[in-house]
Amino acid sequence: MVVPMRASTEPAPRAVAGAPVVDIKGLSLTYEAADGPVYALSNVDLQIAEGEFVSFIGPSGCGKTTLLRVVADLEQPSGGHIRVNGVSPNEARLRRDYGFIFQAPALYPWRTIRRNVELPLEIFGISKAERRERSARQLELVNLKGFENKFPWQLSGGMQQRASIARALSFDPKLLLMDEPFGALDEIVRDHLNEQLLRLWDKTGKTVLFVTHSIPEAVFLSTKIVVMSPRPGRIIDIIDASSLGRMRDLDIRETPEFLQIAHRVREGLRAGHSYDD
Ligand SMILES: Nc1ncnc2c1ncn2[C@@H]1O[C@H](COP(=O)(O)OP(=O)(O)OP(=O)(O)O)[C@@H](O)[C@H]1O
Repeated sequence: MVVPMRASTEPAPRAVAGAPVVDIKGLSLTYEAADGPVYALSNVDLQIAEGEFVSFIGPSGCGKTTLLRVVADLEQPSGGHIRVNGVSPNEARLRRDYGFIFQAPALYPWRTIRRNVELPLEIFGISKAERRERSARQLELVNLKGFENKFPWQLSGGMQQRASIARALSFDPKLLLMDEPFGALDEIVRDHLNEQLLRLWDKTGKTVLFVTHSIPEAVFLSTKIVVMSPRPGRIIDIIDASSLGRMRDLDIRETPEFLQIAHRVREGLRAGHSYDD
């Protein structure tokens, strides 16, 4: 799926230096469902600085996807404030400030990998030469050079997800919003993609917001881990994992420091759970 964006080629104004890329204060969101209101988010405060890798973890239905969708201007909050790169989510969307990556790669089977990656650029009338140049660059970044002319069904699930990351990068957005992108993949593929994603993040300096159910994945990837409570989603703990360094290999998961952070995430999840129901 491609998030609608404006065709403007004007450079986006820079956010104020030092200001958070995502600034959320007192945010709440209630869905009006047919059988009554669903309180999805309550009083969420969060600041994310440029270049951070932030994971969101919490029980099913706690509002992780909802929070990402608010940042992406796909849901409107019921209360509170949110700024993305110093502007409203709507303005950020129109400026193409972010790319969204979903759990399913959602590639069009009748288009080659290159033409899938180029689709958002095509929609906005970017010239063929520029499309080629950008898609080649992004596909190289996700290690899919040489697969440009394949169709999605000729690629493994992990490769398809890498293609969808390349597509989200096609406009070179500042922010990557990733909603359980590797949730459907087996553990070995997932480990590999986690390493690749970390390298990509390091190389590009993007700010990443990443939803996951996996504690090891959250700790391995993140500079910051946001632990959320069951519905209505609130932030229980924000854990700084930057002490693990920027570039990590999978062996780090055996270290006492890693295990200590994972333990704190687990404790937060446990504390947030109500065992009364
Ligand atoms: N459009 C909607 N209308 C009504 N309720 C909704 C809507 N979208 C989500 N919800 C409800 O809001 C709550 C939060 O949903 P959300 O998808 O954000 O949770 P989540 O933490 O991402 O869950 P999961 O980990 O299972 O993906 C859930 O109870 C969900 O059923």
